[in-house]
Amino acid sequence: MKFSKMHGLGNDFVIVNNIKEKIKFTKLLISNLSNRYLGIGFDQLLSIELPYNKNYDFHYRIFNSNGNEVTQCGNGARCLAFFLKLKKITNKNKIKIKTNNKKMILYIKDNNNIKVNMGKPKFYLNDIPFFKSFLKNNIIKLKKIKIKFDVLSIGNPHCIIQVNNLDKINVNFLGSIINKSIYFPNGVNVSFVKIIKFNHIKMRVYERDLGETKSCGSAACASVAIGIKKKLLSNKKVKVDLKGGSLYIKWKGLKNNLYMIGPATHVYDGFINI
Ligand SMILES: N[C@H](CCC[C@H](N)C(=O)O)C(=O)O
Repeated sequence: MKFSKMHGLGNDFVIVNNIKEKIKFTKLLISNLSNRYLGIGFDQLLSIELPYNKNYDFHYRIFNSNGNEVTQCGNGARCLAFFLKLKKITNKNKIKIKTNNKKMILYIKDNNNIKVNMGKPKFYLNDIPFFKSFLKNNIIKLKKIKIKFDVLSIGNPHCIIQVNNLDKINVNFLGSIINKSIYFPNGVNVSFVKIIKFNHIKMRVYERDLGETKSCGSAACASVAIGIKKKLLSNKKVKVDLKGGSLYIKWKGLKNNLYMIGPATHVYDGFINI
C-alpha cells in the first residue's frame, strides 16, 4: 500500500489515495498499521475515494487508530487538501468533499495554509448524540467534583469544559470517564478550554478512541462555537492554541458555516506490504 504521512499541528495521519489503491480497510488492518512500534503509527487513517455523487470532488473516509470509522476530522481535512494538490490529483484550489455525514469545502491558500468550511455546528442533542435524560443541567458528578460542560456536533461529537488551569487537568482520566459515560452512546471528544481573551483560547483535547492528542481540528471548532454561542468569544476570528500549535476559527453564529484556517505538513511518502 502506498501512503503519505502527514500531520496537522502534530495530529498525525496516514493518507491513502484509495481511488488507486482500492484497499478494503478492516479494523484489524488499521489497528496494525497504526501501531507505532510494529506499523507506521498514526492518530487517524484518511482514505480518499471517488465521490458518491457528482456534487462533490471526493469522498473522505476517516478511521481512528483503533479502526473505528468516524465522520469528521478537521486537521485531516487540511492535510487532505494539501495531499490532493501535492500529488496533482486535482488542480482545483476549491475542493468539495463529503464524509459519511458532513459536507466540507477545502480552500488551498498560497502560503501552505488551508481554509476549511466545516459546515454548521449542530446543537440538537439527538444530532450529537447525547442522552440528557439522566442528567440535570449538564453537570456530571465524579465522586466529589462537579463538571459543568456543553455539547455539540461538528460532524462528530464534542464535549466542552471550561477550566481555569489547563496544567492541572488530568485530561486522559477525565476524558476517558466522560467518553465512556452513558450520556454519550457513540463516545465523545472532550475539550478542556481556557479563555485567554475575547479572541483567544488555549485548550487540550481527549480524542475519542485515542486519548490526549497534540491537536484536534474539530475540537478547536467545537470549543470556539460554544464560546461564541455563550457570547464569551468574538464572532470575528478566534485564535486557538493547542499543544501542537495554533488554528484560527471564524463563525458568525447560528445558521452560519464555521471556518477553520491552519497549516498542513507533508512528512514523507511510504510503501508498506499489507
Ligand atoms: N477522534 C475524532 C476523529 C478525529 C478528529 C480530529 N483528529 C480532528 O482533527 O478533528 C472522533 O473520534 O470523532
